[in-house]
Amino acid sequence: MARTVGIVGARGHTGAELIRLLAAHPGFELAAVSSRELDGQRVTEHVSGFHGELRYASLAHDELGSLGLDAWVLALPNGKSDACIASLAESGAEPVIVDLSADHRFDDDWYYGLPELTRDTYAGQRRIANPGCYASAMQLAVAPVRDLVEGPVQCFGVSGYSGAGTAPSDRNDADKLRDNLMPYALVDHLHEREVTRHLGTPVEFMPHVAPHFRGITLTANMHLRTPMERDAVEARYRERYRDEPLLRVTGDAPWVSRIAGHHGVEVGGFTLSADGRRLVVVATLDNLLKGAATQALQNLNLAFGYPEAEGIPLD
Ligand SMILES: NC(=O)C1=CN([C@@H]2O[C@H](COP(=O)(O)OP(=O)(O)OC[C@H]3O[C@@H](n4cnc5c(N)ncnc54)[C@H](OP(=O)(O)O)[C@@H]3O)[C@@H](O)[C@H]2O)C=CC1
Ligand SMILES: CC(=O)N[C@@H](CCC(=O)OP(=O)(O)O)C(=O)O
Repeated sequence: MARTVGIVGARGHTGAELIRLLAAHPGFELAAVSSRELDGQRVTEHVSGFHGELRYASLAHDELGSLGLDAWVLALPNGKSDACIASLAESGAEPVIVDLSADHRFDDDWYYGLPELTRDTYAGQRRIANPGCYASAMQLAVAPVRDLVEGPVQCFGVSGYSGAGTAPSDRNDADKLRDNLMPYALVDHLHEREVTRHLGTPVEFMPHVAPHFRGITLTANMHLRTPMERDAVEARYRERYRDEPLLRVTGDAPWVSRIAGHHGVEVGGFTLSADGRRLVVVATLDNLLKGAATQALQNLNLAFGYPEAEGIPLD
C-alpha cells in the first residue's frame, strides 16, 4: 500500500519539484499540498507534467495531524517549520518529517540526511533534516580527501537564482542579476557552519548568485598534508563514489549548464599545483533537485524502506 505524503510550502520552487517526484513514485501517494497563495487552485495549473485532480489547500498548522498522513515534507522558509512540527506532535500524530529548511541541521535529535555520506548513521529516526544545496555540493566535493586536508577548505560557490526562493530579493531580481554575478554572505554563511559541523573540517565559503535559474557550481580549494598526484586523487573519488547512482566522477571540470534538470551530482576537474600540495575540485548539482527535492525523496525512501533511488530518474 502506498504511503501518504503531504507537502507544506508546496507553491515554492522546491515544492514543485517534490510534487513531480512524489506523484510519479510508485510507493507514495501525494495526499496534500499546502499553499496559502494557491489555496483551491489545481496543481495541474502550476506544475507542468502533473496530472490529476489534486488542489492546493491552505492548511492551518493544527489541521496537519488530523489528516493522518504517513509523512510530511516541510518546504518552508527558514524559521517556519517549528510551528508545524509542534502542531503535529500535539495532535499525537507521528509522521516522518523531512525538513528542507536549515532549522534542524544543527539538531542532534534529527537525522542529517545526506545519504551518500550519512546513510550508515540512519537508525529509524522519523525527523530528518535535509542538507542545504551548497552544503551538499561542498561535502560531496571534499569528503573523499577529507582525511588528507590540512587547514580550512576554501569554497567558491555560484548558484542559480532559484536558490533564493520566490520571496522577492536582490538575489532573485532578474534586472539586478542581468550580466551580473552577485556576491553575498561572504563570511559566516549558514552553509559554512553546516559543512564545518557535518564534515568535521573547517570550510570557508564565498557564495554568489548568477543570472541562470537553476544549478550550483562549487569550486573547492584544499591544502593537502602530503603531496598527491592527479591520478591518485581521481582514483580516490572514483572508488569512494563507485556504487553511488547519483554521483558521477568526471575527468574534466563539470559545467553547471549540464547539470540543470538532472538529479545527480558531478564531481571532477581535479587539478593539483606543481608541488602536489594544493588540490582544486569542482562539483555541480541542481539546487532544486539533489540540493533539495531529490535528496528529500532519497530520505523518504530510506525512512520507508524503499530502495534509496526509487522514483528518481537516473540519467
Ligand atoms: N531553492 C533552493 O534551491 C533550496 C531551498 N532550500 C530550502 O527549502 C525551503 C523552501 O525553499 P524554496 O522552495 O526555494 O522556497 P520558496 O520561497 O520558493 O517557497 C516557500 C514556500 O513556503 C510558503 N511560505 C512562504 N512564507 C511562509 C510563511 N511565512 N508561512 C508559511 N508558509 C510560507 C510559500 O507558499 P504560500 O506563501 O503560498 O503559503 C511557498 O510555498 C527553504 O527553507 C529553503 O531554504 C533548500 C535547498 C535548496
Ligand atoms: C542564491 C541563494 O540565496 N541561495 C540560498 C541557498 C539556498 C537555500 O535555500 O538555502 P538552504 O539550502 O540552506 O536551505 C542562500 O544562500 O541562502
